[in-house]
Amino acid sequence: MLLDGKNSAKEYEDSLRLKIDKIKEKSGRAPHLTVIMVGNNEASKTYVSSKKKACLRVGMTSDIKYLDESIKEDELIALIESLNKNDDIDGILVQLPLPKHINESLVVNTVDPLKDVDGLTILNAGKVFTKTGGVAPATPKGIMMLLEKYNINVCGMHAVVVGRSNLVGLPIAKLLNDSDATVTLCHRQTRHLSTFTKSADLLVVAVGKKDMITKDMVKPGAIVIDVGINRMDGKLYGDVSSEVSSIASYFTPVPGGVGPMTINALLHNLLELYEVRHDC
Ligand SMILES: Nc1nc2c(c(=O)[nH]1)N[C@@H](CN(C=O)c1ccc(C(=O)N[C@@H](CCC(=O)O)C(=O)O)cc1)CN2
Repeated sequence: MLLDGKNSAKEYEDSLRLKIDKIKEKSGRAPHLTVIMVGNNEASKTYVSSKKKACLRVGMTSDIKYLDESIKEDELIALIESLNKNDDIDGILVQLPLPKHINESLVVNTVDPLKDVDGLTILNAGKVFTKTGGVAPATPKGIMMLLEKYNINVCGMHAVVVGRSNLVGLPIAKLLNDSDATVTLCHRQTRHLSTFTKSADLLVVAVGKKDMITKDMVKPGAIVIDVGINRMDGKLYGDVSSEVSSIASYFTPVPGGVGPMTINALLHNLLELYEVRHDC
C-alpha cells in the first residue's frame, strides 16, 4: 500500500489553515518564515520555492534571502544575527547544503534556537535527544507524521535506518526509538548490510544513492520509507528500487512520499515556535 505523502500533506495543510486564520484574527499577523538560500543549487532553489508556496497556501508569510555563492561566512553570520533580533520573524531556515568555504555547523548554530524551524541547532538536537522538548528536523518529523496518519504503530518493530546524517538518519533513529521500536542504525561502514535490512519490519533509507536497496534486501511485508531524491535524466528516483513496492506492506513513492511531508513538518515546526514565542 502506498503511503501517500502528497495527499496527507494536503489534508494537514487544511487543518493548519484554520489554526493560522485564528492566530491572524487574534494577533493581527501570521507566523513568518525567513529562508536563506546561498548560491545557485538548482534543487535547493526548487525546495525553497516549495516552502514559500506552502507557507502561502496555509496563510503563513515568508521571504527568501537569495545570497551570492561567494558570500563570506562572517557576512552570513551577521545576517542571521540581525534576523534573530527581528521580532516579526518567527522561523529562520538556512537551506542546505552551503558552499564548501562556509562552516555549516557554525552557521546553523547561529540561528536562535527559538526560531530554528529546522531543529538543527545543538540546543534543539540536545532537547530532542534528551526528550526535553525541542524541535525535530523536518524530514524525520514528517516521516513520523506520515506513519501516524496511516495508524502505523512502530512499537516492538525492528526498525532499520540506513544513513546517519544529522538531517535525517540520526534523528529518525531517535524518534523511532522514542516510539518504542528496536532500532538498528546502518551506515557506509556497516558490514553485511542486507543481513540487517532483511530483518527490518520498518526500513528507512536515507543515503542519496539510486537503487541502493533492491528487492532481495527487503523482508516481504516490511514497511519501506524511501527518503532518497536522486535526479537522473530529468527524472526523480529514490534510494529504493521500484521492484520493492511489490513485496512491501507499505511504501513511500518518490516523488510524492517523504518530500511533501518534509515541507509539512516545517510548517508544523514554524507554528509550534510561533506558539512558544507568543505564549499561545
Ligand atoms: N535546511 C534544510 N536543508 C535541506 C533539507 C531540510 O530539511 N532543511 N532537506 C533537503 C531538501 N528539502 C528541504 O529542504 C526537500 C527535499 C525534497 C522535497 C520534496 O518535496 N520533494 C518532492 C519532489 C520535488 C522535486 O520535484 O524536486 C517529492 O519528493 O515529492 C522537499 C524538501 C536537503 N536540504
